[in-house]
Amino acid sequence: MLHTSSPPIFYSFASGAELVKGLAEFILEAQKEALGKKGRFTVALSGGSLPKQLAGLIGNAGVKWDKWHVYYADERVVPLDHEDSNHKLCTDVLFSKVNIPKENIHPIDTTLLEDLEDLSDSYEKQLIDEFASKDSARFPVFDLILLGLGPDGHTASLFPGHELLAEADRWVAYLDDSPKPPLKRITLTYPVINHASRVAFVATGESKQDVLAEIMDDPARTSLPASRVRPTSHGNLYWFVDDAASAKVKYEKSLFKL
Ligand SMILES: O=C1O[C@H](COP(=O)(O)O)[C@@H](O)[C@H](O)[C@H]1O
Repeated sequence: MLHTSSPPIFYSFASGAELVKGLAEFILEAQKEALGKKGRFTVALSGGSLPKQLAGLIGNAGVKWDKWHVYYADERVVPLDHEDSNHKLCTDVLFSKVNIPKENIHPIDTTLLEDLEDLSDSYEKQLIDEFASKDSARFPVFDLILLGLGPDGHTASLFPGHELLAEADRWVAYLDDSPKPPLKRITLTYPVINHASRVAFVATGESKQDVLAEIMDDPARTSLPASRVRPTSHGNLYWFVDDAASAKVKYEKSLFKL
Protein backbone atom coordinates (compact mmCIF):
# COMPACT_ATOMS: atom_id res chain seq x y z
CA MET A 1 0.00 0.00 0.00
CA LEU A 2 1.25 3.47 -0.86
CA HIS A 3 1.47 5.82 2.14
CA THR A 4 1.56 9.52 1.48
CA SER A 5 1.72 12.25 4.07
CA SER A 6 -1.37 14.37 4.74
CA PRO A 7 -1.52 17.92 3.38
CA PRO A 8 -0.44 20.63 5.83
CA ILE A 9 -3.11 21.94 8.19
CA PHE A 10 -3.06 25.72 8.13
CA TYR A 11 -4.51 27.77 10.99
CA SER A 12 -4.60 31.54 10.78
CA PHE A 13 -5.63 33.50 13.88
CA ALA A 14 -7.07 37.01 13.99
CA SER A 15 -4.94 38.03 16.96
CA GLY A 16 -1.71 37.08 18.66
CA ALA A 17 -3.64 36.18 21.81
CA GLU A 18 -5.83 33.70 19.93
CA LEU A 19 -2.78 32.14 18.31
CA VAL A 20 -1.06 31.71 21.69
CA LYS A 21 -4.20 30.08 23.12
CA GLY A 22 -4.72 27.77 20.14
CA LEU A 23 -1.08 26.75 20.07
CA ALA A 24 -1.19 25.87 23.78
CA GLU A 25 -4.29 23.70 23.22
CA PHE A 26 -2.61 21.97 20.30
CA ILE A 27 0.51 21.28 22.36
CA LEU A 28 -1.60 19.87 25.20
CA GLU A 29 -3.27 17.53 22.73
CA ALA A 30 0.12 16.35 21.47
CA GLN A 31 1.26 15.91 25.07
CA LYS A 32 -1.85 13.85 25.89
CA GLU A 33 -1.31 11.53 22.96
CA ALA A 34 2.38 11.05 23.78
CA LEU A 35 1.80 10.44 27.49
CA GLY A 36 -0.95 7.95 26.68
CA LYS A 37 1.43 6.00 24.46
CA LYS A 38 4.71 6.12 26.35
CA GLY A 39 4.53 8.32 29.44
CA ARG A 40 6.94 10.99 28.17
CA PHE A 41 6.72 13.89 25.77
CA THR A 42 9.66 14.70 23.52
CA VAL A 43 9.73 18.19 22.09
CA ALA A 44 12.19 20.24 20.03
CA LEU A 45 11.96 24.02 20.33
CA SER A 46 13.27 26.79 18.12
CA GLY A 47 14.54 30.23 19.04
CA GLY A 48 13.71 33.56 17.39
CA SER A 49 10.08 34.59 17.80
CA LEU A 50 8.85 31.10 18.71
CA PRO A 51 9.44 30.91 22.49
CA LYS A 52 7.20 33.86 23.30
CA GLN A 53 4.35 32.16 21.41
CA LEU A 54 4.41 29.47 24.11
CA ALA A 55 3.06 31.87 26.74
CA GLY A 56 -0.21 29.91 26.86
CA LEU A 57 1.67 27.09 28.60
CA ILE A 58 2.68 29.27 31.54
CA GLY A 59 0.40 28.71 34.52
CA ASN A 60 -1.51 26.09 32.53
CA ALA A 61 -2.37 23.23 34.91
CA GLY A 62 -2.71 20.78 32.02
CA VAL A 63 1.00 20.86 31.23
CA LYS A 64 2.87 17.90 32.76
CA TRP A 65 6.28 19.54 32.83
CA ASP A 66 7.94 16.60 34.59
CA LYS A 67 7.12 14.45 31.54
CA TRP A 68 8.58 16.87 29.00
CA HIS A 69 12.01 16.20 27.47
CA VAL A 70 13.05 19.31 25.62
CA TYR A 71 15.70 19.59 22.91
CA TYR A 72 16.51 22.39 20.50
CA ALA A 73 15.66 22.33 16.80
CA ASP A 74 18.72 24.50 16.40
CA GLU A 75 21.15 26.31 18.62
CA ARG A 76 23.66 29.06 18.20
CA VAL A 77 27.20 28.09 19.25
CA VAL A 78 27.58 30.52 22.13
CA PRO A 79 27.62 30.18 25.93
CA LEU A 80 24.23 29.39 27.43
CA ASP A 81 23.98 32.83 29.06
CA HIS A 82 24.79 34.66 25.79
CA GLU A 83 22.11 36.92 24.29
CA ASP A 84 22.19 34.86 21.05
CA SER A 85 21.52 31.55 22.78
CA ASN A 86 18.20 29.89 21.94
CA HIS A 87 18.43 28.09 25.29
CA LYS A 88 18.76 31.41 27.13
CA LEU A 89 15.78 32.79 25.24
CA CYS A 90 13.62 29.75 26.06
CA THR A 91 14.78 29.88 29.67
CA ASP A 92 14.03 33.58 30.03
CA VAL A 93 10.55 33.52 28.51
CA LEU A 94 9.38 30.03 29.45
CA PHE A 95 11.42 27.65 31.58
CA SER A 96 12.12 30.20 34.33
CA LYS A 97 8.37 30.62 34.71
CA VAL A 98 7.28 26.99 34.94
CA ASN A 99 8.09 23.96 37.01
CA ILE A 100 10.15 21.92 34.55
CA PRO A 101 12.95 19.77 36.03
CA LYS A 102 16.32 21.14 34.87
CA GLU A 103 17.47 17.67 33.81
CA ASN A 104 14.55 17.46 31.35
CA ILE A 105 15.98 20.34 29.31
CA HIS A 106 18.80 19.42 26.97
CA PRO A 107 21.09 22.31 25.99
CA ILE A 108 24.34 21.96 24.03
CA ASP A 109 27.53 20.97 25.86
CA THR A 110 29.32 24.30 26.19
CA THR A 111 32.67 22.65 26.98
CA LEU A 112 32.76 21.87 23.24
CA LEU A 113 32.12 25.32 21.78
CA GLU A 114 35.54 25.38 20.10
CA ASP A 115 34.96 22.18 18.13
CA LEU A 116 31.79 22.19 16.06
CA GLU A 117 32.12 18.58 15.01
CA ASP A 118 32.46 17.38 18.60
CA LEU A 119 29.64 19.69 19.67
CA SER A 120 27.17 18.39 17.08
CA ASP A 121 28.29 14.79 17.74
CA SER A 122 27.63 15.28 21.43
CA TYR A 123 24.17 16.70 20.74
CA GLU A 124 23.44 13.79 18.44
CA LYS A 125 24.58 11.49 21.29
CA GLN A 126 22.03 13.16 23.59
CA LEU A 127 19.35 12.33 21.03
CA ILE A 128 20.61 8.75 20.70
CA ASP A 129 20.38 8.40 24.49
CA GLU A 130 16.79 9.66 24.38
CA PHE A 131 15.54 7.82 21.33
CA ALA A 132 17.70 4.97 20.13
CA SER A 133 16.87 2.49 22.84
CA LYS A 134 13.15 3.26 22.67
CA ASP A 135 12.46 3.51 18.96
CA SER A 136 13.76 1.12 16.38
CA ALA A 137 13.51 3.80 13.69
CA ARG A 138 16.61 4.90 11.81
CA PHE A 139 15.83 8.44 12.94
CA PRO A 140 14.39 9.76 16.20
CA VAL A 141 10.64 10.31 16.32
CA PHE A 142 9.94 13.50 18.27
CA ASP A 143 6.38 13.87 19.50
CA LEU A 144 6.48 17.53 18.50
CA ILE A 145 8.92 19.83 16.74
CA LEU A 146 8.12 23.55 16.85
CA LEU A 147 9.72 25.58 14.08
CA GLY A 148 10.00 29.21 13.15
CA LEU A 149 10.14 30.71 9.67
CA GLY A 150 12.68 33.35 8.71
CA PRO A 151 11.70 35.99 6.10
CA ASP A 152 14.26 34.30 3.80
CA GLY A 153 12.49 30.93 4.19
CA HIS A 154 14.99 29.41 6.62
CA THR A 155 13.86 27.23 9.44
CA ALA A 156 15.88 25.85 12.37
CA SER A 157 19.41 26.62 11.01
CA LEU A 158 18.66 25.30 7.52
CA PHE A 159 19.32 28.24 5.20
CA PRO A 160 18.52 28.76 1.50
CA GLY A 161 21.11 27.20 -0.79
CA HIS A 162 23.17 25.75 2.06
CA GLU A 163 24.80 22.34 1.65
CA LEU A 164 23.15 21.14 4.88
CA LEU A 165 19.84 21.00 3.02
CA ALA A 166 21.16 17.81 1.43
CA GLU A 167 22.18 16.12 4.70
CA ALA A 168 20.48 12.73 4.66
CA ASP A 169 22.38 10.79 7.27
CA ARG A 170 23.27 12.81 10.36
CA TRP A 171 20.73 13.68 13.05
CA VAL A 172 22.51 16.86 14.08
CA ALA A 173 24.73 18.92 11.78
CA TYR A 174 26.77 22.10 12.18
CA LEU A 175 27.52 25.16 10.11
CA ASP A 176 30.08 27.95 10.52
CA ASP A 177 28.82 30.15 7.72
CA SER A 178 25.28 31.04 8.75
CA PRO A 179 23.99 33.95 6.66
CA LYS A 180 22.19 35.17 9.79
CA PRO A 181 24.45 35.88 12.77
CA PRO A 182 25.93 34.21 14.65
CA LEU A 183 27.94 32.26 12.07
CA LYS A 184 28.28 29.07 14.12
CA ARG A 185 25.24 26.94 14.81
CA ILE A 186 24.03 23.37 15.09
CA THR A 187 20.73 22.17 13.72
CA LEU A 188 18.48 19.16 13.49
CA THR A 189 18.54 17.82 9.94
CA TYR A 190 15.59 17.16 7.63
CA PRO A 191 15.48 13.41 8.28
CA VAL A 192 14.94 14.15 11.98
CA ILE A 193 12.46 16.97 11.43
CA ASN A 194 10.51 14.95 8.89
CA HIS A 195 10.29 11.87 11.13
CA ALA A 196 8.49 13.72 13.94
CA SER A 197 4.90 12.80 14.77
CA ARG A 198 3.90 16.44 14.59
CA VAL A 199 5.77 19.40 13.16
CA ALA A 200 4.28 22.84 13.70
CA PHE A 201 5.51 26.09 12.19
CA VAL A 202 4.66 29.30 13.98
CA ALA A 203 4.96 32.55 12.02
CA THR A 204 3.54 35.98 12.67
CA GLY A 205 3.68 39.45 11.23
CA GLU A 206 3.79 41.17 7.86
CA SER A 207 7.47 40.39 7.29
CA LYS A 208 6.48 36.73 6.71
CA GLN A 209 3.71 37.42 4.14
CA ASP A 210 5.64 36.87 0.92
CA VAL A 211 7.62 33.87 2.05
CA LEU A 212 4.52 32.22 3.52
CA ALA A 213 2.54 32.72 0.29
CA GLU A 214 5.40 31.19 -1.72
CA ILE A 215 5.63 28.14 0.54
CA MET A 216 1.90 27.47 0.79
CA ASP A 217 0.77 28.40 -2.72
CA ASP A 218 3.72 27.40 -4.87
CA PRO A 219 5.02 24.20 -3.28
CA ALA A 220 6.02 22.61 -6.58
CA ARG A 221 8.27 25.50 -7.57
CA THR A 222 9.75 26.69 -4.31
CA SER A 223 12.85 25.12 -2.83
CA LEU A 224 13.00 27.27 0.30
CA PRO A 225 14.19 25.39 3.39
CA ALA A 226 10.82 25.59 5.17
CA SER A 227 9.05 24.11 2.14
CA ARG A 228 11.21 20.98 2.43
CA VAL A 229 9.64 20.14 5.78
CA ARG A 230 7.35 17.30 4.75
CA PRO A 231 6.71 14.77 7.50
CA THR A 232 6.77 11.11 6.52
CA SER A 233 3.51 9.17 6.34
CA HIS A 234 3.17 8.78 10.12
CA GLY A 235 3.56 12.51 10.79
CA ASN A 236 1.56 15.69 10.29
CA LEU A 237 2.50 19.24 9.47
CA TYR A 238 0.69 22.24 10.97
CA TRP A 239 0.98 25.97 10.52
CA PHE A 240 0.02 28.42 13.28
CA VAL A 241 0.12 31.92 11.85
CA ASP A 242 -1.63 35.22 12.36
CA ASP A 243 -3.76 37.00 9.76
CA ALA A 244 -0.98 39.53 9.18
CA ALA A 245 1.36 36.76 8.05
CA SER A 246 -1.28 34.90 6.02
CA ALA A 247 -2.70 37.96 4.22
CA LYS A 248 -1.36 36.80 0.81
CA VAL A 249 -1.92 33.05 1.29
CA LYS A 250 -4.59 31.36 -0.86
CA TYR A 251 -4.10 27.87 0.65
CA GLU A 252 -7.19 26.65 2.53
CA LYS A 253 -7.34 27.85 6.12
CA SER A 254 -8.69 25.32 8.60
CA LEU A 255 -10.97 26.27 11.42
CA PHE A 256 -9.04 25.70 14.65
CA LYS A 257 -10.69 23.02 16.75
CA LEU A 258 -9.32 19.98 18.47
O1 LIG B 1 17.98 32.15 13.68
C1 LIG B 1 16.91 31.63 13.89
O2 LIG B 1 15.82 32.04 13.19
C2 LIG B 1 14.63 31.24 13.07
C3 LIG B 1 13.48 32.18 12.69
O3 LIG B 1 13.42 33.21 13.66
P1 LIG B 1 12.21 34.24 13.73
O4 LIG B 1 12.66 35.28 14.73
O5 LIG B 1 12.01 34.81 12.35
O6 LIG B 1 11.03 33.48 14.23
C4 LIG B 1 14.39 30.47 14.35
O7 LIG B 1 13.29 29.60 14.18
C5 LIG B 1 15.65 29.70 14.72
O8 LIG B 1 15.46 28.88 15.86
C6 LIG B 1 16.74 30.69 15.02
O9 LIG B 1 17.97 30.08 15.39
